[in-house]
Amino acid sequence: MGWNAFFAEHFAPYAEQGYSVGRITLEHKRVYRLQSEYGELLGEVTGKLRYEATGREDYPAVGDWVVISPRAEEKKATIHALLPRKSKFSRKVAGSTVEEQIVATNVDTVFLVNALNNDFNLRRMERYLILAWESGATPVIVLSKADLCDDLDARLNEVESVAIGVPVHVVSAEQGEGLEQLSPYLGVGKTIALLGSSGVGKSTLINKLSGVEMQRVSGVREGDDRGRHTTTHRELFLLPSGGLMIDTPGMRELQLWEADEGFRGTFDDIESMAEDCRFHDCQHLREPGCAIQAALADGSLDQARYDSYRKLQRELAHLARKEDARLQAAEKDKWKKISMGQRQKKKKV
Ligand SMILES: Nc1nc2c(ncn2[C@@H]2O[C@H](COP(=O)(O)OP(=O)(O)OP(=O)(O)O)[C@@H](O)[C@H]2O)c(=O)[nH]1
Ligand SMILES: [Zn+2]
Repeated sequence: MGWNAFFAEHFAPYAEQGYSVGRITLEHKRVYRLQSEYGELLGEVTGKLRYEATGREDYPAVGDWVVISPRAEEKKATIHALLPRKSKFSRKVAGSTVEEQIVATNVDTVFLVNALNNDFNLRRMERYLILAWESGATPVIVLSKADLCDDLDARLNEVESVAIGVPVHVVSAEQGEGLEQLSPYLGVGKTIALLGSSGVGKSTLINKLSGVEMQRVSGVREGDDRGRHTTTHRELFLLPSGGLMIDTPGMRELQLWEADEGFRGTFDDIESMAEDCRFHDCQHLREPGCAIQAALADGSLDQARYDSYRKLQRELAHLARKEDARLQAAEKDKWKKISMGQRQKKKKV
């Protein structure tokens, strides 16, 4: 299931106390399905964990290793704690609420899936890249539906200009082409997450990689009475290769979550260009000696990419301001809880 020395080290003190461990494979309204040495169990977090949680981050997510006490006969478990995460892929919840949504954790490689038909969108790819770099997992771009594309070279050039240094693989899941390029990422104990908008072919790809109908592909989904045919939950499952795959629901609205490093990683070309501006605090507007303006003028920096850089930068700054306000409120709340708890204790005495 992807267990390794990192998790073993952090689990050791719990093992001494007789706890077991499991990995979250599915999350549904704060009930978790997990795999353990006792097989598949349904887990719920302890009241203590809930009480001490200050935000989404403190609750389990798909991919997490959790410390449990199993009740094997009932197929249930109590979740006491989370082991530290090696990587964490987050986005902002949809809508206007400023809240983190953890898409997947402990992921080694993220496949950023983009279809080579009308869905192809470089700006969206930049968003995915920011989140991927920020997560701590390694991004890999998978261009799907190659059979629907008649200008592959042009597309590849465009991708390479926004995804500098990121491996790019072209596949057609439906025709079973190019899939062997993905096997190096799917080795025993490796965790892969798939990200991409609805309809880019993620389920088709998963079916091909798993050799069986693991995830229902659009159009043949059972028990969906709303007539919508999309992946609706996140789930981790084992591939025949020994790799672990996390599928994610379609992400039409992919809102960024905090991403300093992810942003720098994605726009490394622009950030290092800006270091050549004459003024350290250059706004790249009308300052003399501005390297960005010069690069835009001579075409070495694409205007659309620069616009996207500015837009995403503003979006992240806006998010950071809102998140600061939320954290301050949460901190206040926590102290209120603590001082109330102390007052109650005093009363009891
Ligand atoms: N032409 C072509 N069509 C494909 C290919 N892969 C998938 N499709 C089709 O694209 C549609 C969407 O595929 P899915 O695999 O359900 O897409 P998805 O990304 O899982 O979508 P969600 O579940 O909504 O996130 C289906 O009709 C597939 O048959 C491909 O390589 N070539
Ligand atoms: Zn400048």
